[in-house]
Amino acid sequence: MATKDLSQYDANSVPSAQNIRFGIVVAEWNQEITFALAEGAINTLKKHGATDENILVKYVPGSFELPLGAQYFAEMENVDAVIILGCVIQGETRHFDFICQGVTQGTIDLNLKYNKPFVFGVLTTENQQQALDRAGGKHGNKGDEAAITAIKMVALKTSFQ
Ligand SMILES: Nc1c(NC[C@H](O)[C@H](O)[C@H](O)CO)[nH]c(=O)[nH]c1=O
Ligand SMILES: CC(=O)[C@@H](O)COP(=O)(O)O
Repeated sequence: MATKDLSQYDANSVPSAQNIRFGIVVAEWNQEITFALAEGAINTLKKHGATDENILVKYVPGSFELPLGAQYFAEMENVDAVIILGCVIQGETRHFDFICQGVTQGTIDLNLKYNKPFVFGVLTTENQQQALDRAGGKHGNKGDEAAITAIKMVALKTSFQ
């Protein structure tokens, strides 16, 4: 099945991010990948009007810690959305499965607990190449996708107010 280019989107469908405050929590594991995701997210947020002072970036050791790092943003910073960025690459054991399950469920729980967007920007790949392909490679950058998602979800919430 063809993989969508994660960086391709209709720019005209994206609201302004000018007045939106973002938290970005980044896993240090596989930082060659995760730092590229963060760069893509930050560049995309700025492309759509976000200001430097409204983009706060924090780091956690690994993807399993991403939900707690994101919760710290919700509890201690006045942010409109949190972008969660990580990269989990399959190893020899089932550890991959449990990390992916943990960060996935944790992210879902945060969205519903805090009634604001916590965007799942975590790559879960079979190997390093698949991750490189989705962190600025041939399949685009998942950080771009996560940034657009954050902007759109904040705008959606605002539309109900
Ligand atoms: N193998 C990967 C990890 N492992 C570390 C865990 O995320 C966690 O930090 C540890 O289990 C302690 O709680 N993390 C990734 O982000 N990516 C991996 O491929
Ligand atoms: C996905 C991971 O947790 C990574 O550390 C792979 O570890 P392992 O080879 O022990 O499964």
